[in-house]
Amino acid sequence: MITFEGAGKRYPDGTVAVDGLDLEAPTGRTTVFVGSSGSGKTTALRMVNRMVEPTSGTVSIDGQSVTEHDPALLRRSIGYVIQQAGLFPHRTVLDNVATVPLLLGWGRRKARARAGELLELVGLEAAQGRRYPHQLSGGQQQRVGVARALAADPPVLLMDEPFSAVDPVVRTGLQDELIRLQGELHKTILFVTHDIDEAVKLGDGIAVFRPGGRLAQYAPPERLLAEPADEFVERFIGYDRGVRRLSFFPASALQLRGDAVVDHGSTAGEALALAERTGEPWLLVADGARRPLGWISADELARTSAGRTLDGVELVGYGHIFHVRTDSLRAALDAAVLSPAGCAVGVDAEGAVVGVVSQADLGTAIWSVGSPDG
Ligand SMILES: Nc1ncnc2c1ncn2[C@@H]1O[C@H](COP(=O)(O)OP(=O)(O)OP(=O)(O)O)[C@@H](O)[C@H]1O
Repeated sequence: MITFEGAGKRYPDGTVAVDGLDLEAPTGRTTVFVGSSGSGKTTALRMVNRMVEPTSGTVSIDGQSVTEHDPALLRRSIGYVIQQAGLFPHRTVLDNVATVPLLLGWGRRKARARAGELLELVGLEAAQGRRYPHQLSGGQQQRVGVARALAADPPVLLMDEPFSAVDPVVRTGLQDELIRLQGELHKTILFVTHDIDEAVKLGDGIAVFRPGGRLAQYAPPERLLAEPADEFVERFIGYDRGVRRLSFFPASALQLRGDAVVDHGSTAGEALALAERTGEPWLLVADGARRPLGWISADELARTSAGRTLDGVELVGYGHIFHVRTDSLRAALDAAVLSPAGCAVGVDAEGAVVGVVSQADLGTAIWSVGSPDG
């Protein structure tokens, strides 16, 4: 556990970067520091590895103050990842990752073998280990930065806006990768970001910092979104917090309708009869493996000759789908809002349709999980 007790930093020019921070970051969990620019997140983070010395209070790891450790040795025992990776440009990727093990006296062969394993762990190929950092993409460099921080298997990982210099798609991939790694490694992670979505996705606990280096709120993401402590936090997390909060409710609780799904081998006449029986204005057409093909409206079916099978009829794209077992109500809502038929398509792990849910039925389900302020 990392403990800040009244930890503060006042610079000689009078700037208070961090003001009396009290916070416990639990072992094996990810604690995210968010807040506006200049609110003291980086300063607080760097107190842990003594890149910044507090001017008041203490920071300790598992009950031992960090000041009891030699700073250089302390830093070797704490992984540190920064924006744009901070790799050594004149060393190969493999040697970058092997840096700390070498400093710890592991010997070249063992250090490189470990570096090779880590590159694989973060999803890079062995051949990329022989390249220099500038020969990799931004996202790949960030992966190397993570591998380097993990090289000596430190129990604590400090990550300072590690993914903010890459595009949103790469960033999402890196976040997913970190979640996967953390599921295996259970490090005690402190993670600084500006991005509340990133914080909600990655954090077991979120500390919101306000200007002046003060802690505005520290809570698990669900609670932060449901009960922001004050107007500053509410504004910071954004007014769409009600929708964000739906990320914490599983889509598996939804009642899906299977009777709005029709096989592509059916005729237009059979499909129209189904639409009339169920009162559904749209039917989802699926193939023999129940994979979605597209939507067809009851009106269109009425215009199509009754004997024609649906595999020869033009369909409306089915849009986004959601995964019934793993996605949240937020993903289902998003799929329904974007759907041309106003219905979200739920699929299983194989991509086969489980059923569909209308915007109206989603509204009822959202109502039943409680109002955002509940
Ligand atoms: N060496 C220094 N001397 C004086 N003031 C400093 C020094 N280093 C940082 N500060 C100030 O301390 C405050 C906190 O800075 P810090 O970098 O911790 O904020 P941050 O929340 O991480 O910001 P950002 O999100 O922009 O990176 C800022 O007002 C900054 O200008």
